Amino acid sequence: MIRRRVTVLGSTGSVGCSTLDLMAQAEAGGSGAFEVEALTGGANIARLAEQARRWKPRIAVTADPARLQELRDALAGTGVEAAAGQGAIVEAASRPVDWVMAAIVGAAGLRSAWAAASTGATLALANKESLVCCGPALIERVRRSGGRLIPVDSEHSAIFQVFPHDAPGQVEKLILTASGGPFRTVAYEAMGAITPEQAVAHPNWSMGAKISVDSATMANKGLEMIEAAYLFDMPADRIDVVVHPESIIHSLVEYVDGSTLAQMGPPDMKTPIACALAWPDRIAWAAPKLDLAALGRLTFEAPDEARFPALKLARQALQVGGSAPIVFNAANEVAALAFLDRRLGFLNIAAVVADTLSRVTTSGVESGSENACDSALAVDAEARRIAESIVLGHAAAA
Ligand SMILES: NC(=O)C1=CN([C@@H]2O[C@H](COP(=O)(O)OP(=O)(O)OC[C@H]3O[C@@H](n4cnc5c(N)ncnc54)[C@H](OP(=O)(O)O)[C@@H]3O)[C@@H](O)[C@H]2O)C=CC1
Ligand SMILES: CC(=O)[C@@H](O)[C@H](O)COP(=O)(O)O
Ligand SMILES: [Mn+2]
Repeated sequence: MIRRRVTVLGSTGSVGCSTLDLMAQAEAGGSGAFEVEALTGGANIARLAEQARRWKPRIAVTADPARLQELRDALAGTGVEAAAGQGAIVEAASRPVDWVMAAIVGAAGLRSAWAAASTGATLALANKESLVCCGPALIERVRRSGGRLIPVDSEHSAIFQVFPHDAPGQVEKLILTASGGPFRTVAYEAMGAITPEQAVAHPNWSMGAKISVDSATMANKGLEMIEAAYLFDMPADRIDVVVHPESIIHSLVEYVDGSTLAQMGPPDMKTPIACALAWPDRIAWAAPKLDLAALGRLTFEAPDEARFPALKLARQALQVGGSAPIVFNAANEVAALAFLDRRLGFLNIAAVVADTLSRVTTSGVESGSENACDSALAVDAEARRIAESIVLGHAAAA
């Protein structure tokens, strides 16, 4: 049985809900026992209050200061403290616990992940954007605090599980699998008319809206390439992407002797979350299991970088280095949200990213320093400002 005192940042989202659901299943099955220090959410006050009533955290925090009274009312009589605002989220993330799930979406999750990274807790990191913005410094901060960073993104969890951590020199290559998203087989000519509803309908995974759009453009795989480079200290030219539409093999590590090790499983985020929660142990829950005979075959193909240019842009940003990945991420966030708001066409998402990368002067980043988070957020703000102006230009031209 594993026992953990935990905080869940972004508890009301897809990964946050899966985390709490997994914890409930583990408790019911007798394989885990959890106390919750803090839960944080954004706009979904009803869900945050329901979670707080169930888990009795010391504190529940909404990102929106204007919703504090609503949260207080919803928590009346529960004994759970209510708080609001980004500062309160960072304070919650700084509290000493065994394990923190960082599952806020976007660069908005960086400050709290950064705060949790200095507590000595195990940092279960779903929020890939914080790694893309601040990877080396964040990893170093966790190491110096005596904590451990465990990736939750399914591909990186897969690599983490088959990576030779004591002998990284044995690795030739990392191979990230990509589902190809909902438009894998759609002709370029038809892609301009893609709607947000079509884009968020991922073929294999049930996820939040932003990451679903990223999967549809394959910017998600670009972010994951950068994430893998930082997590496993691997250069861009030793990270391949292969399209695997079934999402059964979650990624692979190719060794120097020709062996390739893969991690497999049905596409359910509770499995990588369980891995991060119990590592180096394993925790039992009602996990769906693979039935290879029923599956029959697994298929693979090369990614089409002409229809999905975000992949190439991310690789270039990684190769340029310095602040380029932060600019890639910021522009992509702005463009994906503008697409979801129907202010930008699907094909213009990558165009905005390319244009922003060409207009923002990239610089070195203060990796390993106390200022790395502030510096990254300054680059992020500047890139967002430029990306927003490019989005406006597209809207005016439409
Ligand atoms: N979903 C998945 O299967 C996977 C997700 N990831 C990564 O995990 C992270 C979370 O993804 P996902 O769960 O899908 O996202 P969701 O959109 O479902 O959830 C995001 C969470 O962040 C909260 N939130 C949103 N904006 C802010 C803000 N400005 N400040 C503080 N909190 C905020 C939301 O609150 P509220 O909803 O209350 O507004 C919610 O709790 C992302 O980085 C994603 O890339 C990685 C692999 C798989
Ligand atoms: C579940 C998860 O980790 C997502 O990042 C998922 O991988 C998205 O799938 P694709 O980006 O491969 O379509
Ligand atoms: Mn992933």
